[in-house]
Amino acid sequence: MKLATKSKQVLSIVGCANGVAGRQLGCEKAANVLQESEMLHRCRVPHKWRSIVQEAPSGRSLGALPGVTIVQKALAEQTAAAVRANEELLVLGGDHSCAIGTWSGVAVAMRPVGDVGLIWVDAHMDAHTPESSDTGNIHGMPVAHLLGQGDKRLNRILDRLPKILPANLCLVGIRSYEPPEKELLQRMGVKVFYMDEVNKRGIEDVMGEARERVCRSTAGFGMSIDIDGFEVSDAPAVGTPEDGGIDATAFLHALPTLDMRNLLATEIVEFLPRFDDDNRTSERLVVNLIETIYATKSFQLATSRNIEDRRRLPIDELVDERRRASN
Ligand SMILES: NC(=[NH2+])NCCC[C@H](N)C(=O)O
Repeated sequence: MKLATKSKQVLSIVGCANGVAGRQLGCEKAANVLQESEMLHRCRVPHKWRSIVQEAPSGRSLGALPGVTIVQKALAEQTAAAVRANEELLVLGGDHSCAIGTWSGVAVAMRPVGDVGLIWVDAHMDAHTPESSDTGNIHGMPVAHLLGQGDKRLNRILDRLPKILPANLCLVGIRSYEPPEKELLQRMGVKVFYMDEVNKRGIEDVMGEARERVCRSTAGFGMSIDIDGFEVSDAPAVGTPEDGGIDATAFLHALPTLDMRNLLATEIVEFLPRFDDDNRTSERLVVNLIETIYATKSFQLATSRNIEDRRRLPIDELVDERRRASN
């Protein structure tokens, strides 16, 4: 039966070995650590590595900008090619500046079909421009650049248009930001689910609303998951930890309640392997996220195809046959 083969798509992983845009170096090691990870090898979701994009360091803080531009363009070309080839795409960072490349590529490849929605799970807003940032660290700036703000080298990758429209973006888990970031997002009308709202409503309810919002007028949605969005004890291996995060177990339980059938790509970032504990808690979380997201998606696709197949009438088969014959 065709539904069995179709739902067994192999996950195509693009690594981004970037770290100079972070506060601490080390995220550039994550892609290689994950490629060698026994836990990932044993993961139930069939996967292959498409490529690992290498860093081009040009300096630290804002000095990293020329290098980040080169690396993010290379990453965007990879993600655009994967989307055009209809691959099931997962990007493993890297510091969060890789979101600029990931979603520029996805958005440009999707232009003929429609806009892309994005759920941004994070402790931080990452909505600085080079002018507003105190640290100059570009991992604190991807949201602003995807919205078309900030430096032209970073917001005109592959084309000159903004990559994500404000109405198609939701931030979840936020608890650390500077005033200019909040002002920018408010001015542009981006929906932010702060951590206190997550605590009040529960992550399942919030993710459900976020999923609904980013799919209202888009051709599909993506998720950019910064593991510092989670409780520090669930993801200790990060460079900018913030207390009071999302309970990772509750998040993993919420995922299967979301309609994932139009998930276009996922990105998991800011894993800094040298800070992981002896149990490899953070590495385990990354693998659990991958497994849960893609097992959910393929299950949902298989069951809805099954239902559609059962609804099909003999007349539909006839129409299909005629169409094939006339081509
Ligand atoms: N992707 C991250 N971990 N971002 C943290 C950003 C922290 C701070 N707001 C800054 O701009 O420097």
